Formats: sequence, structure tokens, C-alpha cells
Amino acid sequence: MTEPVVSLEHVHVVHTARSGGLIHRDKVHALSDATVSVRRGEILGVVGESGCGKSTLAKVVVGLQAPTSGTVRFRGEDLWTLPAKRRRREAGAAVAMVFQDASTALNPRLPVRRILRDPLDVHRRGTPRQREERVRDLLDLVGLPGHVAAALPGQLSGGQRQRVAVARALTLEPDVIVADEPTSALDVSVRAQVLNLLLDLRTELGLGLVFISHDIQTVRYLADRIAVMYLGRVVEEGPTAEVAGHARHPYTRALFSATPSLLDDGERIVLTGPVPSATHPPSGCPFRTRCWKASDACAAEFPSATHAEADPAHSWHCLHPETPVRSVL
Ligand SMILES: Nc1ncnc2c1ncn2[C@@H]1O[C@H](COP(=O)(O)OP(=O)(O)OP(=O)(O)O)[C@@H](O)[C@H]1O
Repeated sequence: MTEPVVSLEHVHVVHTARSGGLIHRDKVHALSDATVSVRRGEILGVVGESGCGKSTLAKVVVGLQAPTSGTVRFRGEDLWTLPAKRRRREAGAAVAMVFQDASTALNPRLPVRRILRDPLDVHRRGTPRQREERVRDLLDLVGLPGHVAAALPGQLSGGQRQRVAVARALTLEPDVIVADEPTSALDVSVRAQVLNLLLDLRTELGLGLVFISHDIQTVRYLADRIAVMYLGRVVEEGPTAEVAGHARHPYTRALFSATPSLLDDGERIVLTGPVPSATHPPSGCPFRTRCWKASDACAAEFPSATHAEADPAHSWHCLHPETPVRSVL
């Protein structure tokens, strides 16, 4: 297997949030002990409810968010031990981000040509003529006609704008793109086009993709591997067919029970009770307060990873895992 482009090893991100005036500060555990990696040519889907830490994970993967503890490696190098200038250069060259809403992520006053040229100018890539050619190639790559170069973002449709955002992310030829809910602001009719564009780019360029979404069906369609997050923790991870078809963590099972497939038994699990706060997460397994299988032992500590015998790439953190449901076909 190839070396990961980015790998997170036991990464924690703790934010300090003010509450009750200047004196009192709460610690928000946005990401706890995350160990994930992404390689060229593979699509890692990250799923979980709102506030579970998906965007924080995305920012760590692109090098925008420093870990409070743990290690972030870019092509094997410990990113946050590098001097700031070099860190930005390494991160900028390896990974780029596509944000949720291109209408706010793209400068509305700049024509598309300038939006796409800017990173090339800043990083002094090629001659002015080569940069112009690169702009044309980028538009072509994302399926946009050349005349779009002269348009302002506001003159484009939502789908075209998101294609420009993807082109911008590709400008410096990254190995991996992180897409944080890239289609949620789009009409349903154009969502599939943007998703298929991402799939095509993976094939054509051997690009790696971290695809973050709360839409499980989309992640299932797109991803080779899935990481399931709950309250800052990755609770299950593995190949898509294993995680979606033979979920072992009760939370994953509940999440996927809403999207039946031939592989599951069709039982719908409805979670009750509020999602606990990331400021005061429950001790041990954070899911235990909503879990129908929780025992006293679950409050003691977060369970270490168990790996599936059939496929060690499939792992989960649970003391009372689900029995895998096998296909009846
Ligand atoms: N800068 C910050 N300061 C304080 N708390 C933060 C900050 N950024 C994120 N958080 C908190 O960290 C937790 C994880 O947030 P994050 O945005 O990563 O979740 P998410 O899964 O991406 O949510 P959503 O799907 O709603 O975007 C949340 O409780 C959030 O309120």
C-alpha cells in the first residue's frame, strides 16, 4: 500500500469557549484521539451528526487547525514541528479544501480567471503564459467552457460555482482534496453532477478525497472507506461495504438503519435522548447515554479498537458490538 499523504495520530483538538462572562472558560472537546489517514486515489467518507467534529477533522487534515495534542503527518513529516512558512508550503502543496458553499468561499469581486490564477501567482508557478494555460486546463478538467474565465462568481449557477471551487482547489496539483459538505448548498438536480466530477477526478488524477457529509447515502455511494464520528470520536472505521453492511458499533448501526440495503435486516433504530454537549462529554464511551446496550463498564474508559477478523482494516470502539448481519442472498 502507498504511504498516506496525510495521517492523524491520536489527535485531540480542544477549543476554549467563553461562557458566563470573561472569567469562566469551558473546554470544548471538538476532536478526541483521532487516528485516520488518507492516501492518493482513495475516498474517505466522514459521517456523523451535526457538531460531532467533522469540520474540525477537515481543518486538521488540511493543516488549518493545529492539534492540541497528537501528531499530524504530511507525506511522513510532522507538520506542526515545521517552521510556519514551510508548514504552509507543505500543506498547501499536498492538500486543498472545497468548502460547503462556493458563493461565500469565492471572492465575488474577482473574475474566475483571477480566482484560479491567484494561487499560481502567489506560489510563482510557471511563466505568466503557462499560468493562463493552466487556468484553461483547470476549467476543462472540471467541465466548464473557457468563457467562464471572464465571469464573476455571481454570474454563474450554483453548480458552476462549485466546479470553480473544485478547480481552485486543484490549482496547485494537490494529492488530496478535503470536501466539507460540498453539495449541501446545491439543488438536488446538480448534486449528482458534482459528485460524479469528484469521482472522475479521482480516476483521472489519482486524487485522494476526504468527503465530509451527514448524508449517509451519498457517502456510501462515493467512499471507499468510511469513518463514523460521534461527539469528537471516530467510533468505527473501515471499507464502505463492511461499515455500511456489517456495522459493529451500535451508533453506526443506528445511522445506517435509516438507509436500508439488501445487506441489512431492515430494522429501523431510532435514537432517543439529546446528543451530549462537547463541553462535558460523558466519561468512557460518549455514545453510552443514548445506547441501548450500555453497561456500567462503558462509563469507565473509551474502548480501544477491535479489528474484524475477516478484514483487519475494519475497526470499532465498543464493548458490546453488534453481531454482524450477513447477506441473506
Ligand atoms: N472555534 C471554536 N471554538 C469553540 N468551539 C468550537 C469551535 N469550533 C468548533 N467548536 C465546537 O466543536 C464541536 C465540533 O464542531 P465541528 O464544527 O467540527 O462539528 P461538525 O460535525 O462539523 O458540525 P456541523 O455538521 O454542524 O458543521 C462543536 O461542539 C462545536 O460547537
